[in-house]
Amino acid sequence: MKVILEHGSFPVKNVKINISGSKSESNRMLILQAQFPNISIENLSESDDTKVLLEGLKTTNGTVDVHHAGTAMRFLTAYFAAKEDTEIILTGSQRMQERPIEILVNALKSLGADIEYLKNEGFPPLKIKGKSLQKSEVKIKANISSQYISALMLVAPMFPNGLRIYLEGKTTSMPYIEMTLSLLKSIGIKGGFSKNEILISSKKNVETKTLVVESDWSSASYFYSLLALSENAEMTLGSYSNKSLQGDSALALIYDSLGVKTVFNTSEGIISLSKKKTELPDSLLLDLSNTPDLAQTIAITCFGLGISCKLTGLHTLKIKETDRLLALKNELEKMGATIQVDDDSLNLEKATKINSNKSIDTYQDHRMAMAFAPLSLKTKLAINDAEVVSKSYPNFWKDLQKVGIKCVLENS
Ligand SMILES: O=C(O)C1=C[C@@H](OP(=O)(O)O)[C@@H](O)[C@H](O)C1
Ligand SMILES: C=C(OP(=O)(O)O)C(=O)O
Repeated sequence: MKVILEHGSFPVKNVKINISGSKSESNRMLILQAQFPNISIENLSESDDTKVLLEGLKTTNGTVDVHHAGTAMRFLTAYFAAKEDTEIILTGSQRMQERPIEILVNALKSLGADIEYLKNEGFPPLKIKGKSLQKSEVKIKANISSQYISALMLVAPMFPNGLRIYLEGKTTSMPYIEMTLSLLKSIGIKGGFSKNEILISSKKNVETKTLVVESDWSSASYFYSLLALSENAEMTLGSYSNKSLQGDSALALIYDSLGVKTVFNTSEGIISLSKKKTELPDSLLLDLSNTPDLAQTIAITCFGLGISCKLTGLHTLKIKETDRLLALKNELEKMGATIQVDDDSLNLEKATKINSNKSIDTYQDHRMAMAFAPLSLKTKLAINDAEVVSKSYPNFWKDLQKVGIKCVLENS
């Protein structure tokens, strides 16, 4: 499916968009709920990534296919490895079979896990024979993906003596590790994080509790981008808090310098966004190692605003849904940008033109589709394979129409 986008009647007045729960929080809570069934969850993410995890958790013997979901792959590897009486083949899409998992598998094997590679060494699919893991200390490289660390933390309560995790190298995507720790603590599991050491206690039962998922901040980024690229607009997004567990809530501060004002209404659990008159910086310089999922949105906003940017801390982008640095370079160049990328950074020059009537390829990456969509305020463009958005935000195109962007769907 292709979506052709035009400015349409944007901005619709008094529009409120309800974004479903954070997929990162949801997927952590589901792994915890599988261990402690008296936990209930509200505002669960509607994303494909959450649906596949939920389905996977119902399986004790057989094949689980997580498609493109990185967190589901990593969290379930640890979960099944530590769960007695399970025998699982854990697999995913072609791209998932190219996303490395050796660091996590080695850590689990050093704890006694029984995991075999079924195709290529270091990559899914995996054959996992679950058993009770008795050791209590593990070392893991922390500079490739924080998901490996969160995966170990989430199953640590199942270990008889808990787990002490030593992090090696510079830790990346840190807020996601902090989110995992906060959620464990919120259900009464003791844990701590100091320097390069994480300690999580063992736990058999927790008190009955309802966990409420805050809406997804990464999904909110596309509305921030729309606002930044608009002449004058406002909208409300729910449900958000000013005490978020999600690192991507840094959006509010980042987009403040790009002309978007955020007001938190804590009693109603909403944020009101509005375009403010502000002098834009000539150039934006940001280290995104704590918020890698915002890189595409920010680069494209800067392109649309005609300002240059240098984004660093992007070393994890190459092993996500696609090589995001290459995908961004290809598609931004199609739109008329001058951009250089290397393994860790992206350098975008001030745009002198924005090409019209281009079709953006999405590389099976939801964020490529959603990050380019706000450019429709500047020019007419089309997004190829637009259904990819369901990985994190199935209602994205509907919500975009609600705010007034004209979206014409074409079967391709
Ligand atoms: O733990 C999580 O929920 C996530 C961690 C991040 O991955 P990395 O740690 O691999 O950067 C992020 O990009 C991903 O979308 C979700
Ligand atoms: C990188 C992402 O997800 P995952 O790694 O969980 O597939 C994402 O949603 O941008």
